[in-house]
Amino acid sequence: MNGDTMSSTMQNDASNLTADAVGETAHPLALQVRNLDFFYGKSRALHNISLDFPERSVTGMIGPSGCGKSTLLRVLNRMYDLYPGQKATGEVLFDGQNILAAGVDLNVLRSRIGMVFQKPTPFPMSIYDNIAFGIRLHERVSRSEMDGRVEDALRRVALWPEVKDRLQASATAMSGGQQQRLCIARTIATRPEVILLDEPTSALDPVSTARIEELLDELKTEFTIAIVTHNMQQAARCADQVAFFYLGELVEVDSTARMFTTPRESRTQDYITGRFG
Ligand SMILES: Nc1ncnc2c1ncn2[C@@H]1O[C@H](COP(=O)(O)OP(=O)(O)OP(=O)(O)O)[C@@H](O)[C@H]1O
Repeated sequence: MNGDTMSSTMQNDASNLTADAVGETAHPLALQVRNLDFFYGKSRALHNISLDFPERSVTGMIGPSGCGKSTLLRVLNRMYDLYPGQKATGEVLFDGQNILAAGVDLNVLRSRIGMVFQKPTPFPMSIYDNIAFGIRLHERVSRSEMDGRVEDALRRVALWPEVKDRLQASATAMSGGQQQRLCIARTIATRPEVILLDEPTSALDPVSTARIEELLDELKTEFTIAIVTHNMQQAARCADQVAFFYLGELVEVDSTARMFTTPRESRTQDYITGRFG
């Protein structure tokens, strides 16, 4: 079997398993990645990736630096489209539609599939306006409805008690952990279906990290979540299924319990036991 055939066989095995990877009952699929290749210019960063993201569950994406985790995340809401020379081929099915196809409304797509980055990125404006800004981009809402939406988003990330008396204060004066929760609030305020998180706690202290992890547990009752993390314990704590990437390939995907106890591939075993990466 040549390398390509072998890797595509492994990926087919992997994608067959995802239907039951998040529990005994199969979840419907929010996103289906099919035969995805990704190129930075001529350099191929992702190789024939097929991966399902079950609805209302957390998919953890792990693997050593440079294996393509962030690249895949940036494909899922077409963030790469902002950069010339970057190209994805294959399919990403969302609600039956291939979001890689021409003619997809990227503003609508990014409101349905929101993204939170590694470093908190609050806008240089008030706490209130950080939340209201995204809502105003997509909807016309009255002042009182906006007040309710802002409060609701801040409550859901457990920030409301901390900021309710200073909504007009600058968001940039908040702590790093508060800023990251604000960024999550900003993302959920536009009512997306999927939330993509790229190492959302790597710049945070352990207490703020624990709060974000607790928050993910609540958010997954309503949203589909994909999280890139370098932290194996975090993947074990937060994810329902885990996908392991290596050199641009999806090596395997399975339920978190099986992935961390009985991975099928020796490369996965070596990575999760800290032998490389
Ligand atoms: N803008 C870019 N231009 C060219 N190559 C890039 C670019 N961004 C990433 N790459 C390459 O694509 C590959 C995958 O990178 P990516 O950032 O997706 O990996 P990663 O697994 O998220 O890494 P890390 O864990 O370090 O964030 C790497 O070889 C990287 O060097």
